[in-house]
This record gives sequence, structure tokens and C-alpha cells, in this order.
Amino acid sequence: MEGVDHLADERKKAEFNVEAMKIVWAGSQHNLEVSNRISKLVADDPAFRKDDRTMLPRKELFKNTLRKAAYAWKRINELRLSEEEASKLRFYVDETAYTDLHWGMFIPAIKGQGTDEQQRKWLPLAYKMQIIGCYAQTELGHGSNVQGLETTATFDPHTDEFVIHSPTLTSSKWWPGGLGKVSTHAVTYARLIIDGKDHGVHGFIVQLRSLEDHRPLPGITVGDIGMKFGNGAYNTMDNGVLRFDHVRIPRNQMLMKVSQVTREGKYKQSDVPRQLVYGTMVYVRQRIVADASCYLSRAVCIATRYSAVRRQFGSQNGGPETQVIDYKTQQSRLFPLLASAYAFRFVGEWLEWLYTDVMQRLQANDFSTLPEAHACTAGLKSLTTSVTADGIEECRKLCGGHGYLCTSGLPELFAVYVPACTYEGDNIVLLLQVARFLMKTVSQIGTGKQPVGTIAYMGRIEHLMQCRCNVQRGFAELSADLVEAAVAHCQLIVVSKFIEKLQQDIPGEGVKQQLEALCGIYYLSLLHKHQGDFLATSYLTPKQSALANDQLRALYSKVRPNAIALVDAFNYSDHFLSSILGRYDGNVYPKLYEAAWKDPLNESVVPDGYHEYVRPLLKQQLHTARL
Ligand SMILES: CCCCC/C=C\C/C=C\C/C=C\C/C=C\C/C=C\CCCCC(=O)SCCNC(=O)CCNC(=O)[C@H](O)C(C)(C)COP(=O)(O)OP(=O)(O)OC[C@H]1O[C@@H](n2cnc3c(N)ncnc32)[C@H](O)[C@@H]1OP(=O)(O)O
Ligand SMILES: Cc1cc2nc3c(=O)[nH]c(=O)nc-3n(C[C@H](O)[C@H](O)[C@H](O)COP(=O)(O)OP(=O)(O)OC[C@H]3O[C@@H](n4cnc5c(N)ncnc54)[C@H](O)[C@@H]3O)c2cc1C
Repeated sequence: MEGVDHLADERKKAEFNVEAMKIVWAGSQHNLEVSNRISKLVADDPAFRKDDRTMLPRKELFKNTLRKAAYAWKRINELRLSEEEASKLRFYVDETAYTDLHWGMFIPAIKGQGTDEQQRKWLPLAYKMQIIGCYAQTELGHGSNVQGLETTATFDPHTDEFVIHSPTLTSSKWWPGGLGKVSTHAVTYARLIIDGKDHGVHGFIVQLRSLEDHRPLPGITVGDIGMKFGNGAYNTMDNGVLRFDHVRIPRNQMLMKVSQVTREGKYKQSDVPRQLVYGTMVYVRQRIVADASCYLSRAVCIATRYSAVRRQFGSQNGGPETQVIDYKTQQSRLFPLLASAYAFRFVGEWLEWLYTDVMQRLQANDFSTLPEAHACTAGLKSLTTSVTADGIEECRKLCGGHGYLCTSGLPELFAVYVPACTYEGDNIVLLLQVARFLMKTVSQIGTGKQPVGTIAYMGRIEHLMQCRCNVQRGFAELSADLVEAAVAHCQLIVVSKFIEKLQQDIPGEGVKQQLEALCGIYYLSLLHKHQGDFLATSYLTPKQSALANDQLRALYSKVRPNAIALVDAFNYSDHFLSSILGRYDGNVYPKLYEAAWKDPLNESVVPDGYHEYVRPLLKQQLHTARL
């Protein structure tokens, strides 16, 4: 019934202060206040309706996204929202759009790789959205292998310009978000050629479209690459294709913080690692880790609430059937994901600190922690997106048949999220970077260099110090195993950051105890999943492994009465969740039934096509039957 909280009894079971946990999840009282205010602003505004997304044809869907983005920008300016509030608003609007790449990559690329002069020229235009930018790095033929990119930027000393060109079909820029139909400019990555010498990949600001009539400029061929996975989902984004036919740009549009080209055509590499040209990707990877906890927690919230509502089997003497959340199989699938959502939240907080620290060190030309920052952002992006993508699918399955309905919110959540395993670095390619970092650490141990930070534990691998093995040999042969080692390394980081979080002062009755239980579920579920490795290496005895599994089941029982309260602490509105199964009030069945009749297919009792395609069959069948 309307107005009844069907989960009230579940909420009464909570053994901790939910309001205090909301502050832990939000990060601070201030963050919680801003989240509440902006979430309500979006939820209460019909302009931000999103329940129709999966039913709109692409052109209408895309135009609707443009409308929302423009309206959001209007509201941001009308309400004079801060950058923090504006970012929250885009988060709660919950629709991928060209603005993600404008704010999330184009501007950071100029801030990270542009000189002060270039920042003074371009950032004010970008902040006012007088230009709209994208990040054009990936090509049809190369994405993972950045050093394999083919687009060229040839310096012309006669005109003090670069000539940007797409020499082959495979050099076509392919995938950049916002490129297909909207962006007026791009940070474009191309091979810097001076006097016939290839200096490798650098970033260039290139205008793509006229600011007068939005038509592509001379030499520019640009468009959308077509429909992507799922209805709605990432089809609100105009991922594009772009070709250059000898497009000329001024020399001062090469991003020159890391390296420069003088008027005379002399190439100067600052005494900084060339990998700083990859800095924007590092920034986005750390953002993606924080974002993974948001996506995973949304799916877990839906699945947990529905698991408490859904009853199936187990009726005793005509009494109510069993809540499926009480089945140990349901708990063993759901609660590790609940624990992972909290774990990723905390490791995301730490990674943001690490990234900020590295950026501050770079200001002082201190590059000592750059390798660790690269390994951590790459590895944690890979781990958290893989677990989150698989976790959203598992949450769909945890909801049975109704999880497959669009009104559950889970199919679109999955479709919009899964590319996170690929973009900003294919997850395996990134794990190989972590493996390379681990192997380099091993080789340095042999020289007496003690590892610090997240690899300090490797200093205790005594036997490797004796082996003097040539770690370079066999990397390709052992890469699949090394990737597993990289995953384990990242999982250790997540566990250690969860434990460090628990060592902080955590206010609120029962809050710390719940987080301790979730931390236990996180590491014990990993230990259970990988117990073969621990047994094979004698790190665990069979008895210890059995004890760990017993403790894991005991923790499921400890978390069970608190499960609804733990997902309430995510503080998601029904509008944001956009899920009938995940409704705060648990009023699922009436709302599912109500929603079914709103489907366009039910606008007519007899479907379009009946008379042309069904009736003739039936009549034919009737005729045959009479024979
Ligand atoms: C709808 C779902 C919404 C989710 C939204 C998610 C986030 C939103 C949250 C907030 C929004 C804000 C920001 C985000 C905005 C938008 C996000 C939305 C969508 C995302 C769009 C995605 C955009 C893209 O995909 S951009 C293109 C990404 N491409 C890649 O990642 C390419 C991957 N490849 C590489 O990085 C490199 O090719 C490489 C694999 C690292 C190899 O490089 P190479 O130069 O060949 O180097 P090599 O391997 O030889 O190593 C040499 C040496 O360098 C070190 N190294 C390598 N890279 C780095 C680095 N980055 N930093 C530091 N050091 C590095 C390496 O370790 C070696 O060192 P050593 O010699 O061993 O010592
Ligand atoms: C939704 C979406 C949005 C995107 N947005 C942007 C954007 O805005 N800007 C942009 O520039 N790009 C963007 N991209 C492109 C994205 O960054 C690339 O697709 C990504 O980096 C993966 O590269 P790839 O496609 O070349 O994969 P590939 O490298 O071709 O991967 C194919 C397979 O090869 C494997 N593989 C590759 N190299 C190795 C290796 N050395 N060892 C072992 N296995 C290997 C991979 O693991 C994978 O299994 C986007 C992509 C998507 C899907």
C-alpha cells in the first residue's frame, strides 16, 4: 500500500546509528549535507526524469540528453552552485553525456599538461562552456598501445604551425566521448614530427567545429560511431570518429608543460618523466575507483532491499514464506558485494589522497612516488571496475526474474557501467602494468633497495632475494600468473586501507562494529575464494581454512539484521536508484504491476501487426484444423 514502509521491521533490527553511517559513507557531515541538498534538487525536478530512457529511440534519447545537460548548466548558474555542488548535480542527474569528458578529461588535460599561459587562455573558455572539449586519444587501430598511435602533428617552421593529419584509416580517432556530435575542440594525441624525426605522442588542442554554426572546420571529418551496448545506457553519449586532412594549428596549441617546441623547431624535453603526458588518464582512473563504490552500492542497495521483500518457499503451517535474504546462499553472494562497496569507498578515499600527494610532489619536481601512483591507480581501477561490473550482474541475478526488468534499474546500470572495464585502460593491460611494477620491485630487492609504501610487504620475500632470478625473462610467458599476482596485490591494498579506516576515530553507536564485520567479510570472502593458493603455498592449513569459512558464515549472520540499514546508509533517493525493486518503502509488487501497463506495448489491447501477421496465421491454422 502507498505510504506503508514494508521494510519497517527490517529497519528496526539495526544495531547501529544509520545517520552516523551516512556520514561515514559520505565522507563528512558537509558532504552529506551537500549530497542531500543536491540529490533532492535533482529528484524534485521533472526535467531530470530518467525512467523513460530505455524506451526512447537514439536520436530522441540524445536530444533529451542535450536538453538535460543544458538545463543542468542553467541551474548551476542560476543557483550559483560551486564546483563541488555542480559535480554532485551531474552525478545525481545520472546520465552519461559529453559534459563528462569536457569536465572530466578535456579540462584536466589542459590543467595537467598545459603551460600557465595555455591554461590562462583555454581554461576560462572551457569553464564558461564557451568551448566544449573532448579527449581524443584512442584510434580505430590503437587504444591500449598509446605509443602506437598514428595521427601525426608535423611542425611547419615556415608558418610556425603543426599540421595534424590522419595518414591511415586506422589512425582515425575512434571512441572519444562527446566527439561525435557536440565537442567544438579536442585535446588530440598525435605523433610529434619535427624535420622528419618522430618524437612520440604529445597532446594538441585542435578546434573541430565552428563556434558560429557548429559545422566541422575544413579538413575535419567527424561523426558518431553508432549504437552501443544496451538501450539507453551509454547511447546518451556521442562517442565519435574523427579524421584530419592536413589541419593546421598554431604552435602554441601543443600542450607544452612536459615538453616544448621552440619557434626554431627545436624539441625540448623538460627534465620530467615523459609519462606525465599520461597524467589525465591517471587522474580519471583514481576518479573511477571512487565511482566504482557508487555503482556497486546502487546495485547492492537494490538487491538487498528486494532480497528482504522477496519471499520464496519455507512456509510453516501456512505462515509466511522465507525471505530470500535469509538463505545462506543469498547471503554468500550478496554480503561480500555489500562489503566490497564499503571497501571500495575507503580505498577510493585513500587513492584520492595518494593522487593529491603525488601532484603536490610533482610541483616540487619530486617524482619518487609516480611509479607507485601509476601502479595503484591502474591496478585499483582494474580491480574495482571488474568487481563492480560483475557485482551489478550478480545483483541482477540475486533479484531473480524481476531483476531482468528495466524497471529494476539493474539492466541499464550494468549496460552503462561495464565499459568502465575497458575505457581509461583495458583492465588486463593495466594489471600488466602493476605486474611490471611488482617485478621491478623484486629485481630491486636483489640490489638491496628496500621497498616502501604499498609494496613494503615485498621486502619480506627473502627467498626471492637469493634467487637472483632474471625477472625480465619469461614475463610474457608468465603474464597470466603475474596478472593474478597483480590482482592479489591490489586486493591487499583494499584490505589494508579498510583496516586503516577502522583505526580512525569512527563516531556513532555500533558503526565501527558494523564496519569491522564488513571488513571481515571482505577479506574472509577473498580468502575463501583464493583458499587454493593459500593452501598450496602452506600459508594456511586446511584447519585454518575451515575456521576462516566458519567465521565468514558467522559474520553473515551478524550483518543480516543490519543489511537494510547498511544500504540505507548509502542515502540514495528512489529517483536516483530508479528501481522498483530497490524502493525505500519496499512496495514492490503493486508498483511492478502498475508500471507494466505504462509500457507503450500496452497502449492498445490488440498489438500493431496483429491483423497483418498474426490473424492470417490463426485463420490459416483454423482452416488447417478443419481439414
Ligand atoms: C557511465 C559510467 C560512468 C562511470 C564514470 C567513471 C568515472 C566518472 C567519475 C568522475 C568523472 C570525472 C572524470 C572522469 C570523466 C569521465 C569518465 C567517463 C568516462 C571515461 C571515458 C574514458 C576515456 C578514455 O578511455 S581515454 C583513453 C584511455 N586510454 C588508456 O588508458 C590507454 C592505456 N594505455 C596506457 O596507458 C599506456 O599505453 C601503457 C599501457 C601504460 C603503456 O605505456 P607505454 O608508454 O608503452 O609505457 P611502458 O609500458 O613501456 O612503460 C614505460 C614506463 O612508464 C611507466 N608508465 C606507464 N604509464 C604511466 C603513467 N600513466 N604514469 C606513470 N608512469 C607510467 C611504466 O610503469 C614504465 O615504467 P618502468 O620503465 O617500468 O619504470
Ligand atoms: C564507452 C567507451 C568510452 C571511451 N571513451 C574514450 C574517450 O573519451 N577518449 C579516448 O581516447 N578513448 C576512449 N575510449 C577508448 C578506450 O580508452 C579504449 O577502448 C581502451 O583503452 C582499450 O583499448 P583497445 O580498445 O585498444 O583494447 P585492446 O588493447 O585492443 O584490447 C583487446 C584485447 O587485447 C588485450 N591486450 C591488449 N594488449 C595486450 C598486451 N600487451 N598483453 C596482453 N593482452 C593485451 C586486452 O586485454 C583485450 O583483451 C572509450 C572506450 C569505450 C568503450
